[in-house]
Amino acid sequence: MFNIIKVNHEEEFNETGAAIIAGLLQANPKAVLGLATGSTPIGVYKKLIERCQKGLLSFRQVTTYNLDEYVGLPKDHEQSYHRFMDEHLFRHVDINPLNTFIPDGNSGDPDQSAAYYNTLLEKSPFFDLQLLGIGHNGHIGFNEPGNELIGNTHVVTLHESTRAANARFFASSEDVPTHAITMGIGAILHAKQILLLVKGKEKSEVLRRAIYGPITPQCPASFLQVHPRVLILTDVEAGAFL
Ligand SMILES: O=P(O)(O)OC[C@H]1O[C@](O)(CO)[C@@H](O)[C@@H]1O
Repeated sequence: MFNIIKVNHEEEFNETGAAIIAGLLQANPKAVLGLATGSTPIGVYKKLIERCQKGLLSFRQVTTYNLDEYVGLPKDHEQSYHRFMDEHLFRHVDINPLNTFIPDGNSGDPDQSAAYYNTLLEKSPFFDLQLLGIGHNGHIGFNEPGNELIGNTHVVTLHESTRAANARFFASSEDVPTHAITMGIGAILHAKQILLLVKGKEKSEVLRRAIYGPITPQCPASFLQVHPRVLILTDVEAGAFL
């Protein structure tokens, strides 16, 4: 079931997203969070950092699991999601690095890394909150549209449209990895609560499909319709139809 908050501008978007996460951490300082990368959550992370640096919030006892990671990028590569999380959140807050988990895309054996990540998730308590963005093609994590979806963490071949969308972050489009490791749809739907962040008019159509379209692996985000507690934070552009 969806609850929707539609905001008018970027500042309000980031402040609202951060307030939701901060509220959860204040109520439960030992919360387990599923975290997302991509451009959408960056401003929300910034607001969380500000709160933490003002002493209003602590990540000391928080545990985090990231959704996904590219295959074949060293952890310190500019575009790896390890580096992203370090730069956009972890290094600025008081989180214990031993409590942050991200699939290892650079082990040389991505299938084994995915299997290992599954064992970690199996041992973890249910996530208190899963943060999500959405790809233009309806992917969540890197669960790409197709004829079927996979429940567990697995290796995916990235769609050309996803590689093209993310090419803006790389020196050239050939540098975008062809594969990634992603948490599966099952693990995502296990979270007690999901916060989906969606910004910009180019995401409006896919958001509409996710909310009102048929539940189909052709639009992985449509599976959020079966979750009892999904909060969508959208701006007026993405949520124009709401
Ligand atoms: O927020 P963006 O940059 O549009 O990215 C969309 C989605 O694609 C991913 O980068 C792939 O996992 C997600 O992290 C993100 O939610």
